[in-house]
Amino acid sequence: MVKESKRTLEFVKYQGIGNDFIMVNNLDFSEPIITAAEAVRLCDRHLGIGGDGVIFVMRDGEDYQMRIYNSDGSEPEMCGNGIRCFAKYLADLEQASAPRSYKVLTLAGHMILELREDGQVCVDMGPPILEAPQIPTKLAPQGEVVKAPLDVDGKTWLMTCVSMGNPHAITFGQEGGEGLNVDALPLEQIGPLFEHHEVFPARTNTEFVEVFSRNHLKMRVWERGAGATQACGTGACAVVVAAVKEGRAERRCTVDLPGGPLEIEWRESDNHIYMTGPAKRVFQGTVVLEN
Ligand SMILES: N[C@@H](CCC[C@H](N)C(=O)O)C(=O)O
Repeated sequence: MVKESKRTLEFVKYQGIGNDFIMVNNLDFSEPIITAAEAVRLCDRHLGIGGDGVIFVMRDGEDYQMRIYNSDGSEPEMCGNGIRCFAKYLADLEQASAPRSYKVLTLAGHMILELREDGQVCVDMGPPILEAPQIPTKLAPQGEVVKAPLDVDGKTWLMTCVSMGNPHAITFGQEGGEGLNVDALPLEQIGPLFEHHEVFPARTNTEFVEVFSRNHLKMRVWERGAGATQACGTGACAVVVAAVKEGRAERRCTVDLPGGPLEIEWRESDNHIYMTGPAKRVFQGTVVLEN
């Protein structure tokens, strides 16, 4: 008779405007302590804990490192809502009070996280990447990809591409069309067609944007590796950059997402993007990892 061995994992669940993550204390190890396949099971909303991803809290010398698996097990370079959760996780772990700042290494470089007294987290997300070949798309061989036509679902969409370390394709609508009513979009149907389109060799996150004013945008997102989520922090940053590039908005915007608003500033003085929003602890527990 084979005796089943049961590995368990302690976790804490956090969310940033509804983008939810299973946070794992990985401080004593230099590689994630669970596999991508285990992360997929844990993210399942019926069979696991449920989440848009699993985030590993790791050391980087005196500072910290963030690694993340999407809910499909792929590993993205960066996660904006996740990194605000990361700041809250560290502050809870250290029982530190605000103001407090952290330097965190990601696969997209170092980010500076400021935990503010009002409970919000402001992240210096660094500069956006706008030029091919650094942005992973075949939509333009060189230079910036701004309002490039892309055929999806029998329609021609105008796409602007921005990398925040991870790839984003942003659209404000179709060629010759009106502005978008994002609530009316069949996101589950069209989202995968953008994500897996041949022009995006690394797949893509896709943002559909409605413009309320030059400082107020609304977006829905289809995330690479996670589908339709309540929010995407890197996506909101990329949307403001795209809106500025297309002449639709100013550099400081409130971006409404299904899970709530984020404040985004693309600062002229240093070319960095600053994202401000909340992050909250939801629950903690121990889960059995199947063998
Ligand atoms: N929700 C995140 C982005 C997570 C990674 C993304 N799905 C990708 O694969 O690039 C955010 O808040 O930025």
